[in-house]
Amino acid sequence: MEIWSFLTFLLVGILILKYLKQLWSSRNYPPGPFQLPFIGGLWRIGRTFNRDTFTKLAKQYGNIFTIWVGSYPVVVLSGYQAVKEGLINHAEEFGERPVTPTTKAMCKKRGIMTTNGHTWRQQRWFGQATLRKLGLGKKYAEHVIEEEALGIVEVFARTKGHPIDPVVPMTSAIFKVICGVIWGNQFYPSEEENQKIIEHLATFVKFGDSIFYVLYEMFPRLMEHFSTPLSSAIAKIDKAISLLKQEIAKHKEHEMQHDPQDFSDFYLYQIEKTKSDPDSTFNEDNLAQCILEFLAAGTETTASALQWALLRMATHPDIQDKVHKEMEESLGTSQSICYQDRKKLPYTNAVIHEVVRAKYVFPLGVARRTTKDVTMYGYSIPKRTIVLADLASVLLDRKQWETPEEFNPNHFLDKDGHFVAREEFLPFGAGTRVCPGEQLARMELFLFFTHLMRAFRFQFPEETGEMTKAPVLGFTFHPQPYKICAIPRSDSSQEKLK
Ligand code: HEM
Repeated sequence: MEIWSFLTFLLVGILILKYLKQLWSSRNYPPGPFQLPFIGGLWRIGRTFNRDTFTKLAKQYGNIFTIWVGSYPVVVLSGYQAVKEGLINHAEEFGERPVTPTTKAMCKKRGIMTTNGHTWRQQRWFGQATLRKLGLGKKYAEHVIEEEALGIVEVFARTKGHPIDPVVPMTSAIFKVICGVIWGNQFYPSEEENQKIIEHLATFVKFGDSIFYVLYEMFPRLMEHFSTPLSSAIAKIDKAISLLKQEIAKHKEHEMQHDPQDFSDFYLYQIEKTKSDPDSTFNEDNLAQCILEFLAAGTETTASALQWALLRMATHPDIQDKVHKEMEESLGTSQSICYQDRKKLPYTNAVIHEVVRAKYVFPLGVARRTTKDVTMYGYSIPKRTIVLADLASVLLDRKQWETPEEFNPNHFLDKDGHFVAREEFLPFGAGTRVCPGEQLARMELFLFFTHLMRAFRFQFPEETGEMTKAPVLGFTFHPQPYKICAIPRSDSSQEKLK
C-alpha cells in the first residue's frame, strides 16, 4: 500500500512540476488565456472554432496572443498590421508549415502544402510556375474555365427558374476546372473515378473537423492505441493517391511529355529532365500529392466563394442589377467573356472582391511554423512555434475598411468608380507561402460570376424563411444550405434596367 501511495505522490509531483515548468517557460510568449493542466488555453475556444472567440481574445490580449493547445503554444496574429508584420516583414522566419503527427501520417512529407525545406522549394517553385504558364501565358486555364462556366449556365437554365441547391453543380464544375488544368481535356478521369476521389477527400476533411483531430495532434502516442477515424482517413487518402497514380500511368501512355499541354504533362517532363540529378524531388509520389492538394485546396475554397456570391446577389438585388447593367453596357452583344474584361467592369470586379472580403472562406489560412527564434512586438517566439494568421481579422479590420461588417463594393472603388486593389485584401495569405492557386481562383471567380450574372437574375424562392447568416465551418467557411432560383434574363428585364 505504501509503495502505491509513494508512486501516486511521485506521479502527481512530476505532473505538477511539469505544469509549473510549462507556466515558467511560457512567460516570454505573447500573452493569452490562462493555461490549465492538460488542456492549456483550449477552455477559451470550446469544441468548435468560432470567429467571435478570436475577436474577443485579440481585444483582451492584443494583436498577437498565444493559445496553449495542451503543452503546445500557438501564436495568433490578428489584424492587418500584425499579419503583415509576420507574414510579409518576417516572411522567412514565418515561412514553414508545422510538421504534426497528422500531416506526417497523411501527407508523408510530400507535395507543397505540408512540406518544408528542399522538397517544398522545388515543388512549390515548379507548381506555381506551371499554374502560371497554364493560366496566364497560354490562356489554357481560361479556356477550361469558360467551358465549365457555360456548362453551369446550362445546368441553371434547365431548372427553368425553379429552386436549386447550387452546392453540387458549383463544386463539380470547379472540380472539373482543376481536373482540366491537371489532366487536360482529352484524358479526363471518368465521372465515377472523380466521384471516388471526391468521397475520399470528404472523409479527410471530415476528420480534420472532428475532435479526434485535436486529440491526435495533442496525444499521438496515446491515440494510436484507440480505433479512431484517423486510420480510416489515412486509408482514404492512400486510396485517392493510388487512384491518381493510375491516372498518371494512363497519362504517361499517351506520351505527351514532349509537347506538354497540362500540369501532369509538364511534371512528367520535369521528372524525365531531372532523373540524373540526385537532389531532384520530382517523382510520381510528389506529383500525385501535388494533384491531391490542388484538388483539395482548389475546389471547396472557390466553390464556397461562388456560393456566397450567389447568396449575396439574392440578398442585394440592387447590387445585382447594377452588375448586370454594367455588363450590358460594357460588353454589349459580345458572346464570350474573358478575364481581361475585368478591366472594363470595375463595379463587377469590386463586387467579386467584396464577396471574398466579407465572406472570407479560409478564415485562418493554413498554419505556419517559425524557422528560427523571432522577436515580434517585443515578444520572443522560439523556433518551431506554430503560428496562425487570422486572415478573417484582416478582412474585417476596423482600422482598414470603412464599413467592415457591411457588404459594400465601394471598398474597392475610388470616387470616380475605378477599381482599386487594396493591400489589406489578403484572403489568399501572404509572403512566401501565399496561395499558389490565387491567379487561377481569381480567374474562376470572375468568369463563373460574370457568365451567371449575364444569364440570370438570382432570387430566393418565395417560401424561403429567415436565412441563417452564420457560416458553416468545414474545410472552409461556407453558407448554410440554401436554395435559389435562377430566373433567365429576358430582353424586357434588360430594358427595364436601362
Ligand atoms: C478562393 C479560392 C482560394 C482561397 C481563398 C485560397 C486560400 C489559401 C490560403 C489562405 C492559403 C495559405 C497561404 C498562407 O499560408 O499564407 C493557401 C495555400 C495553398 N493553396 Fe489556396 N486558396 C484558394 C484556391 C486555391 C487553388 C485554386 C489552388 C490550386 C489549384 C490552391 C492551392 C493551394 C496550395 C497548394 C497551398 C499551399 C501553399 C504552400 O504551402 O506553399 N488554392 N490557399
